[in-house]
Amino acid sequence: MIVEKAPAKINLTLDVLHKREDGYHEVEMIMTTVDLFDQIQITELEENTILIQSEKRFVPDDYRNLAYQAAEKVKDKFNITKGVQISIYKQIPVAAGLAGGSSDAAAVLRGLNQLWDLHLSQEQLAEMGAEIGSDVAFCVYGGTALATGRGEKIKPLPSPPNCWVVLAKPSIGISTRTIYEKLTADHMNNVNTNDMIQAIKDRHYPTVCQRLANVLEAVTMDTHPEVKWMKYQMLKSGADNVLMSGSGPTIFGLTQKESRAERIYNSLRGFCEDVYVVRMLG
Ligand SMILES: C[C@@](CO)(OP(=O)(O)O)[C@H](O)COP(=O)(O)OP(=O)(O)OC[C@H]1O[C@@H](n2ccc(N)nc2=O)[C@H](O)[C@@H]1O
Ligand SMILES: Nc1ncnc2c1ncn2[C@@H]1O[C@H](COP(=O)(O)OP(=O)(O)O)[C@@H](O)[C@H]1O
Repeated sequence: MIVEKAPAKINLTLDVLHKREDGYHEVEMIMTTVDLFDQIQITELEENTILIQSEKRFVPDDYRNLAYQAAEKVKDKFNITKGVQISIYKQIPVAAGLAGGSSDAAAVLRGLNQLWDLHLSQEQLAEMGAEIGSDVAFCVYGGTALATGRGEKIKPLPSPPNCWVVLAKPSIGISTRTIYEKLTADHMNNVNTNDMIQAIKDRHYPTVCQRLANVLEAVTMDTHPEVKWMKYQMLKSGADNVLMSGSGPTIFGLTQKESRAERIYNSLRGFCEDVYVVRMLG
């Protein structure tokens, strides 16, 4: 049996440059993984099938699961007639802007590479991942990276400065597609990505906080005022800055003090079920 960890990601920046002919949006975003994980267990089966097991509601147990799609891709590409059972122990909230499904798919790609001795490079795994979803390539690498194209072109970056990250997910569902559809030209090209890259390279925490920016945030907040309210609460309880991750609805706040992270956690816990204190993974 192979066991893989699938970490969540947050977007430190997310800019949209323009809408493309193929319907996707050209993006420029800095993502980093945090220590909130799903666990993936992969067991080989003699029968030519893919079984998905997850005890969590809202997680599909068939071809709609991104982990299933990852296994199918590997099997098809290498004509593998053995099967797999994939058990997903979910910690990452679903449809949250934290790339839980994409990270599960990336973990399956890494796991099957090992199980079936395929000797695929990270680049090859990322290329296969990009065919499953825009965020999967990043999840293959993890760490901190600049993602461009529709999100699948990855350039690794150094670790951001040490800090605590408090995540809070309002209990609403967001469709990534709908948020991208509501985006207008006014929202686009509004992020100083280069300054954030420099702040990360300099490990300069105040500038990292100052440069947190996501053009999808205003769109999601317009349709879901709960997200705006939660951001206000997190700022009020002492985070140095707060931003929505991806298309939302999860927001995250940064602080360098553990005691302050605990204070933020405690003050949000009363009205939000999904609150986590985590660290960036690098
Ligand atoms: C917004 C982001 C930011 O990291 O993440 P999440 O909020 O999903 O975590 C990503 O761009 C989401 O990536 P992912 O969720 O993998 O997207 P996909 O499955 O490829 O696409 C879902 C839908 O989003 C829209 N989409 C996605 C990526 C992109 N660059 N342009 C788009 O317009 C398309 O309408 C697409 O049909
Ligand atoms: N392994 C998986 N884990 C969670 N959701 C999944 C998975 N595979 C497919 N999905 C579907 O993808 C949707 C988005 O899930 P997720 O990846 O958690 O969110 P996001 O794209 O916002 O980061 C869910 O609504 C769910 O139906």
